[in-house]
Amino acid sequence: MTEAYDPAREGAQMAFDGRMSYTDYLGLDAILTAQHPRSTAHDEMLFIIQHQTSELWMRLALHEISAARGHLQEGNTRLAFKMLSRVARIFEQLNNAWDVLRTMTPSEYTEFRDALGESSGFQSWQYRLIEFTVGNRNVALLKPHAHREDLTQALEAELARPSLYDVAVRVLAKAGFAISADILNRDLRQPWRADESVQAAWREVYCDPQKHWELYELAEKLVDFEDYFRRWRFNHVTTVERVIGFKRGTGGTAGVMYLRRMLEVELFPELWHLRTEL
Ligand code: HEM
Ligand SMILES: N[C@@H](CC(=O)c1ccccc1NC=O)C(=O)O
Repeated sequence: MTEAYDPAREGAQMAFDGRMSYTDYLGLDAILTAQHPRSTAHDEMLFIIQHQTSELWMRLALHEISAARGHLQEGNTRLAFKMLSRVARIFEQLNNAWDVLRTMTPSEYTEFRDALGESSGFQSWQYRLIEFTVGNRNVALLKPHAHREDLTQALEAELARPSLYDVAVRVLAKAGFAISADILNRDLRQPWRADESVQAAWREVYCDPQKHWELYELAEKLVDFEDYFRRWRFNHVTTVERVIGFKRGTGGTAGVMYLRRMLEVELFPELWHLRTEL
């Protein structure tokens, strides 16, 4: 009989008293003890982990989007592009994750839905922060966070900064395109309104990509991101219809009808509208 292979013989570290281990570095004790099902339903663990992993990916997305915006503001366009490409891949990851959740049937979800109370993804502050950071701003959506001063402050602080799209449009202005002063001095807390001067600028970029290559690349990175984001919204609403049909949401909205309305949101409207004119 051959003896079991021992990696220690070729130097694998096996003693971790006083040394930082994998579990220590990754803070796994906190993460792996944070699943607290409120029912005895088998699928509640799937539901919890699906959301927790989504929130972790959103944490990274926020880290990348805010850094990309900072680099764009400082003229480090290449670094910003690299980060925006990563954000699109993160959303691809989030999109693929729906395949796991889709294995849960309506009857399996019904077993624990009541245990969720009035909690809902509608109250995901990281999701709202992503929306605010890229440019989809709506002060009405601060309200579910009023009971948490720290979260309200984080969301309010974001509304005071120019969004990723505001910054992209300022880059256009810096490059010499005539952007209306109303846009450049807009109230940052308000939703973005499609603007003719912005569309004309992007149109010019798309009419001669060679001449405006960096701006063209920036525009396509933004469109790419929105493309993945739209797919996330679509996967979500389809999964919701599959699992709860047209029931009202635990968050109090009409459910599928609310989510269908959100499918119409355009993050970077001029970048989509200009295509009809090319
Ligand atoms: C069976 C699975 C799911 C169902 C039945 C479901 C249902 C719903 C419903 C009905 C809403 C509308 C708000 C409400 O009234 O509750 C909503 C919103 C939301 N859900 Fe889910 N959801 C599911 C999975 C997920 C997952 C995996 C995520 C990932 C984090 C998520 C994130 C969100 C977010 C961010 C919103 C707010 C969307 C917005 O305001 O545009 N949901 N969900
Ligand atoms: N809004 C869902 C509940 C739900 O999906 C949910 C509940 C708690 C934490 C996250 C959730 N996910 C997305 O909304 C429903 O109405 O069934």
